[in-house]
Amino acid sequence: MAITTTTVAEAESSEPLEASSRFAWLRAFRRPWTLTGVIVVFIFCVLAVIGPWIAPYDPSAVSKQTLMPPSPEHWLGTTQTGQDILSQMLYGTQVSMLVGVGAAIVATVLSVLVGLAAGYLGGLTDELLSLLANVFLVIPALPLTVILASYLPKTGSLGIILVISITGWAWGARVLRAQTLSLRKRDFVEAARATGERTSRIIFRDIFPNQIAIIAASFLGTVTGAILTQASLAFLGLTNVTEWSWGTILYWAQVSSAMLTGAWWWFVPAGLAIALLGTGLSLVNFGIDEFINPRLRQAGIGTKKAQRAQAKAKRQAIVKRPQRKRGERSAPVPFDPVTSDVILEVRNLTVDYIGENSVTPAVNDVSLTLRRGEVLGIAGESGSGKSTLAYAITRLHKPPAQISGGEMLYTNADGTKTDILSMSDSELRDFRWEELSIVFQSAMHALNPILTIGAQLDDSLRAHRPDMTKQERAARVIELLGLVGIQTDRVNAYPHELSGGMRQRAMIAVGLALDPEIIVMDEPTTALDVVIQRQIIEKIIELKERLGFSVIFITHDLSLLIELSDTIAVMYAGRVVELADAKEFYRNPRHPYSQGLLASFPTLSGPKHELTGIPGSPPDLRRLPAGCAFADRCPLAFDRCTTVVPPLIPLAGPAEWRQPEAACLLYEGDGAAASALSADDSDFAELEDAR
Ligand SMILES: Nc1ncnc2c1ncn2[C@@H]1O[C@H](COP(=O)(O)OP(=O)(O)OP(=O)(O)O)[C@@H](O)[C@H]1O
Repeated sequence: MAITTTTVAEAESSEPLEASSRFAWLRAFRRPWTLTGVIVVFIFCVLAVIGPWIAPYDPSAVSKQTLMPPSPEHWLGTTQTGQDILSQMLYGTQVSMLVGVGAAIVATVLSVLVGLAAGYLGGLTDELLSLLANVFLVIPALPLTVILASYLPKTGSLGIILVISITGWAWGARVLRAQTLSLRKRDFVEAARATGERTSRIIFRDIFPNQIAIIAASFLGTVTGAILTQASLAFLGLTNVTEWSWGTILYWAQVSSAMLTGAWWWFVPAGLAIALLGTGLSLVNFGIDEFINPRLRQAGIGTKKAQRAQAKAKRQAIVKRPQRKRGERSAPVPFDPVTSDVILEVRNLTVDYIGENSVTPAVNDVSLTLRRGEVLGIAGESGSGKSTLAYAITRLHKPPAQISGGEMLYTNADGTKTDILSMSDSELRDFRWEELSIVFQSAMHALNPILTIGAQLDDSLRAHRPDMTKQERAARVIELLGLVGIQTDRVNAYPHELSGGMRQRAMIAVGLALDPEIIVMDEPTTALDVVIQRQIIEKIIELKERLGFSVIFITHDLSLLIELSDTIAVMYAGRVVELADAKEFYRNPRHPYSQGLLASFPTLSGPKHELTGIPGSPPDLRRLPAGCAFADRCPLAFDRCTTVVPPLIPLAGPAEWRQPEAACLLYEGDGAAASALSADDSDFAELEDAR
């Protein structure tokens, strides 16, 4: 059962953001390079409109001041016949921009119509439209343009717009068709179809907006391309050379041998204008892309910079991680909460999502220990930071997530410790899968659809165990499939040929391939039905006991977690609020939030109790309240809870189990608080039976 109150919280707290999001697009212009691009393009647009009015001379008027370099009278000099080059440039800006924008509009409209219709409608429509696009693609564009331009009567800009758009739409159409093909299979499109939406509405409301970045990029690229093509055609004399454009200026400069006579002022301004406008358009393009694709923001900048700085600072102090030799693995020892040594220690880990205007502390000062052979279950409502924590531990977090502080100490085979944050990319590559592997939630997405299960297992062995022979690898693949309970004759099956449960087993086999010490499992069974879920959990427990690895297991399903885990860490609003032995946690949850969570789930068996849930919803992490984040939902909160952030307080518990800890001010001092909703001992006995 999933507890998803975050959406409610988000809905409740989203008003101020909604208001500001209307103007969110303005943020794209805050970046200096985008702003520079916009200013450059804007100046050219203004010049294109007012150029003819502000031109000091008639661009075609001849004078006696021939071939003059720039002077106060003629700012950009004169031509061989004494025409003013500045005036020609101003008139030319209008024509060049008109051709560029006009051709881009026609080509973009054509490519959107053809690409979206072919991709979405499929069948005969797709075949015919794709054939048309392919015909235009195989014809070399430049000769076609030259031929069309020379056969068209010199109709001026309109003819050139037509020529450029006819030769330039096909590539965009192909890209958009490919995108549409992939989008039409997505769930939101299927859902729109299922609700009976009209095809045109699906295309323009669901598919088109998702391609705006590509369309905008293609439009701006076509503007630049069209201006260049027009300049080339004009330069070759294939346009109306009496119509002033940047291209015709270059044409007249060339036929008058301006280069040979050293009259640089004749051709340099037109060349510069083309280059400058092209740069400006590319910068705007980049800005649009960044805005529409939030993932691009800070990609490779924020996080990587922070990680490198952090890694550099720490590497000086920490010895390089000794490699574990193949097969060098201590025999599995059953987990003991008192005697098992620590394999991973997370200290004061903080992970923030860095937004344009906000920082979301998704993991806030979290400290945890994982011991050899232990299953550490992480529980908490949706949005409490579980996945962020898992991804940070594996260092697979992506921008805008940034590890802002803390340490993650891994105990090497020789007993030394290495901070995972201090590992270089290559060290990290060895570390992941060798020592710590990950089983993702969606096996269908994590497995490569075009490789067989056997090939995928073989790939990870080949990458990490170059000394293994082909036969050894094949034997290991079969062994791994056997371990996770997949029949060995399925070794050549593709992921789509396996059931959901089999795929998840295959993912576990990939995770086990290199015999790691730790496996992080992020909701590995969420998408499966309860019967398969149980089989997988049993398999994980069996393998853990046989092979001795430790597990960090994340799930919404608290009943499952209690059953599987040795230790439970409960997260709320990015912090660990309770850490306890699973049995102790079930018997006597200390934190009021844990009590509420347990009361939201049915007991494993025995008498039914009313599922009460937790009133209210988690706070918006961007605007955490002062004091305990749970205070406004807590039935036991008192004044101090709204001002003091409670630390994890060690509590008394059974000596043979891990000492429980709870981040609640009720346990300050003598820890006299009562646990109002704790389960009774009969439930506990049933849990024991179930385990
Ligand atoms: N890319 C992102 N940008 C900004 N904030 C994010 C991003 N991804 C997650 N968050 C925020 O970080 C917080 C923790 O998210 P996380 O996915 O780690 O929670 P979770 O407990 O794993 O939730 P779930 O169980 O639903 O997966 C949430 O408030 C979420 O809104």
